[in-house]
Amino acid sequence: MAKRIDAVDLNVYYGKFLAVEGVNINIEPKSVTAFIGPSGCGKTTFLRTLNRMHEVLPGSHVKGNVLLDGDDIYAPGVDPVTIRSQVGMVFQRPNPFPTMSIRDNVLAGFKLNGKRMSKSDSDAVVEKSLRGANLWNEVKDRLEKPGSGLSGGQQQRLCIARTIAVEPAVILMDEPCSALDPISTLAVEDLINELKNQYTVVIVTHNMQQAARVSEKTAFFNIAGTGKPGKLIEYAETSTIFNNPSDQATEDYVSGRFG
Ligand SMILES: Nc1ncnc2c1ncn2[C@@H]1O[C@H](COP(=O)(O)OP(=O)(O)OP(=O)(O)O)[C@@H](O)[C@H]1O
Repeated sequence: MAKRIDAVDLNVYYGKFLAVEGVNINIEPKSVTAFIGPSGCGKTTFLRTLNRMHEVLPGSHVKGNVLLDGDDIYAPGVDPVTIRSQVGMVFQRPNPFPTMSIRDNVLAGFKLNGKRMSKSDSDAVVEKSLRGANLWNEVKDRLEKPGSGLSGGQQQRLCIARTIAVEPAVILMDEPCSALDPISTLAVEDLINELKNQYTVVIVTHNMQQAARVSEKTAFFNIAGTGKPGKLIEYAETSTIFNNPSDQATEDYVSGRFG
């Protein structure tokens, strides 16, 4: 079931370095939200705080709160592994397990969690997830073949199938199309459009046409200069951000004047 995300006064640090400062944002369930902004403004850093992936780097930490349907994911006693199963992530480069079959790639999340399943249950999960990722028809006759034998776009949809197999509430995507050709990009964008019927989707993208095509809301991040923290400058309906932003920096960025 899709969940809402609220970040409240969130600061993100790498050691002592404040990389992102004071983010307040409310992300609605069953919607696609795009994060845009120039390189280094903290889009990826902030995205990774939404499922505690940020903490994987030693010294990295946050101040403030991230609420998943009202529950603070950073509260004492909350297991980051549980959070990551509810808030899945798709990365820039498709990263299927290369030697694993397509089928086992889809089931990888269950295997990592040590969950046992009957053959009929796992068959059902594999079919449902691959259908959900718009990949079933292309791979149904070669489920036992390695995931690395697929095209880049198919591999990325396989990674999305792997993410949705464990039924997350939220899917975070960090430039999911940047390594894909235009046809594969369209296939993944179509899929994103469908995913929002069931999930909360957040996507970091450098491609403004993509943000305009796939998202309902857009958050523009910016940075005042090297060594300064990134900040959320403006967050609104995507059409407003692109056609009638209230901040001059947003206007300059979306019209291609910088970044
Ligand atoms: N592992 C790290 N250790 C220290 N600083 C980091 C680390 N990763 C990123 N940073 C710094 O944090 C700031 C934000 O980086 P981040 O990668 O989140 O920006 P971004 O907006 O996603 O950039 P891009 O669009 O280029 O991917 C930058 O100043 C960057 O140098």
